[in-house]
Amino acid sequence: MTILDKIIERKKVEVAEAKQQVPLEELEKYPFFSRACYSLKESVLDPERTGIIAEFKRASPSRGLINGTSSVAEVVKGYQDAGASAVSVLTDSDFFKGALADLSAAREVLTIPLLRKEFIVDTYQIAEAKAYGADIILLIAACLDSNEIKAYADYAKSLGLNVLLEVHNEEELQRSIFDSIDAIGVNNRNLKDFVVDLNHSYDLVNTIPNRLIKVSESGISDPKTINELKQAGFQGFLIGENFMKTGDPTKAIKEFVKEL
Ligand SMILES: O=C(O)c1ccccc1NCC(=O)[C@H](O)[C@H](O)COP(=O)(O)O
Repeated sequence: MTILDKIIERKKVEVAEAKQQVPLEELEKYPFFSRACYSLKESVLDPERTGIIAEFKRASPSRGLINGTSSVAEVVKGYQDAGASAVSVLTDSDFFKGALADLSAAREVLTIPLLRKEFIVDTYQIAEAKAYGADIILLIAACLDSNEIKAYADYAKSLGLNVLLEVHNEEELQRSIFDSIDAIGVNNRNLKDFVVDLNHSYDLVNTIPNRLIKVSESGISDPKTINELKQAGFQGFLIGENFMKTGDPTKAIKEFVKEL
C-alpha cells in the first residue's frame, strides 16, 4: 500500500465522521459559505503579481516536519505582500499537520484567492472548503476516476469555486479535461514514490488546452526555474517547502521574488 493509498483510506473515514459531526445543512449556514470567490485566473494573470501560489505546509510525507512554529496568518499575509497570486493551505492533519482552522485563519487576512489543499474524495469536502473560506479546490487525478472528477468539478462550480485539477502524466490529463475545470496543475512530484522531476511540466505543457491556466507544482526552489517555466507556457507556480523550510517564509518569498 502506498502513502497515497493510506491517505485516501484515512480520508474516507474522516469524511464519514465529519458528516456526522457537522451535517451539510449546517455547513451551508457558515458565514463564508455565501461569499463570492476571487478568480484564480484573474489573479494569476494580473501583471502586478508573480503567478506564485505560495503554500503554507508544516509537514509532508516526503520530508516529515518542515516548519512547526510559523503562524499561518503571519505567513500567508507575508506571501500576499510579497506578490503571490494565490495562497495554498494544507488542511490534512494526519500527514501534513494542517487543519481547517488554518484555512479560515488565512481567509481572515487575505484578499487574494485561497486554495484548500486537500485529498478530495467526497463532495462534502468541497462544501467544507467553501464554508471555511476557500476560493479554489484541488482535484487530484491520481485519486479519482473521470466520473468523479466531472461530478466534483461541476459541484464546485455550482458553489462558485475555482477548480484546479492536478495531473502527473498524459493519461491523467487526457481523461480529466472538462468544461468545469479552470486550471491544470502538473505535479512534478510522483505521489507514489515522491521522486520530483520538472520534466513532467515541460513534457505536458503543450498538451494542456490554452483556455486553462497552466500551473507547475512542487520541487521549485530557484527563481530561474520560474522564468524557464514561463517561457515554456506556465502562468502559475505552486511552491511550499522552499519557503516554509527556512523558518522565516515571509523573508524567503521576498528574497525569491526580488530575483525574478
Ligand atoms: O509533499 C509531499 O510529500 C506529498 C506527499 C504525498 C502527497 C502530496 C504531497 N505534497 C502535496 C503537494 O502537492 C505539494 O505540497 C505542493 O505541490 C508544493 O510542493 P513543494 O514546493 O515541493 O513543497
